[in-house]
Amino acid sequence: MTQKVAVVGAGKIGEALLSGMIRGGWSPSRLLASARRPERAEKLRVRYGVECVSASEAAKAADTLIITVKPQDMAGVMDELAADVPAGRLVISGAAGIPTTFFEERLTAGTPVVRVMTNTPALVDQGMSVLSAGRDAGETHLARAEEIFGGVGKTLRVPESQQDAATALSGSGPAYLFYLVEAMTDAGILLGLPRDKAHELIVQATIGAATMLRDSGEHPVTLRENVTSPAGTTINAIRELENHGVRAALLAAIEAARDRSRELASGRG
Ligand SMILES: NC(=O)C1=CN([C@@H]2O[C@H](COP(=O)(O)OP(=O)(O)OC[C@H]3O[C@@H](n4cnc5c(N)ncnc54)[C@H](OP(=O)(O)O)[C@@H]3O)[C@@H](O)[C@H]2O)C=CC1
Ligand SMILES: O=C(O)[C@@H]1CCC=N1
Repeated sequence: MTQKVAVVGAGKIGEALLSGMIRGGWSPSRLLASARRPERAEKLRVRYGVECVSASEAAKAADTLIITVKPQDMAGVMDELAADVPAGRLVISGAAGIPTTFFEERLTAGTPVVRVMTNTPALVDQGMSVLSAGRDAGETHLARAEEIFGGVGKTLRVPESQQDAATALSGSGPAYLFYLVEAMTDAGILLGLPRDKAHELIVQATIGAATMLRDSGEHPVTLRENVTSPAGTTINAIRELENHGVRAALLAAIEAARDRSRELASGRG
């Protein structure tokens, strides 16, 4: 059982993890947070009752150190804390793009590193966290990461070579879905519906469709075909989606996100 967990870079994702662990029954006394701005640290202290310390103090005290700063800030944070991580402690990176070797090169030889790509639905315990072990991380380290990230949603182990693809699909995925909802709401307005009603209709349709995708055991094609009546309304919309290349646009968009994740690995901020 993990003794003390520190989150360095307690922004959106770091806070989602801290709050999720507390919802899941972790005592705030077992958690540490590190933020860059004092006012951010104060907010976390007040909101969750967690102790806020410097990155280097967090590194010294934690059995498990989770680093959730922006990829562009990762080199600076590692310069700040790498020398303070005692041998054998688990380091978990939540950053897009950055490979486990980046950390292994900077930490004491043999330090286990796990790379995790989660997503913002972790805020409502519906996250999708994709985990990969670095060179010196084994079953116990992956299990410890799953204990933490499993508290805020689902977890899946993948080879690290698939992390950039996972980042593009599930890490960024909620943004594409929010974008679709936003565009569909605009369509409702075009058709004369008030914005609040259009929003309510789309949100419930999204929740219903997502629940069916998860629970029905049916393939998405079958679920779509069940909505698409011969000479009905839906097929007219599907023809327009095909005419406008929406499927091809999604393929290109997600490939572009994967490419950006690869660029972040090579330090191109
Ligand atoms: N947002 C998302 O949907 C997802 C993000 N990620 C990954 O999670 C990471 C964080 O992203 P996100 O939460 O969106 O970003 P945020 O900017 O919200 O959080 C990053 C936090 O790191 C803090 N920080 C920066 N430098 C230091 C330091 N030296 N010591 C302590 N804290 C520091 C920042 O402080 P300050 O606020 O004061 O600048 C900020 O609060 C990224 O690597 C991203 O790739 C992964 C999955 C999804
Ligand atoms: O946009 C980003 O870089 C981060 C990583 C995945 C989701 N948000």
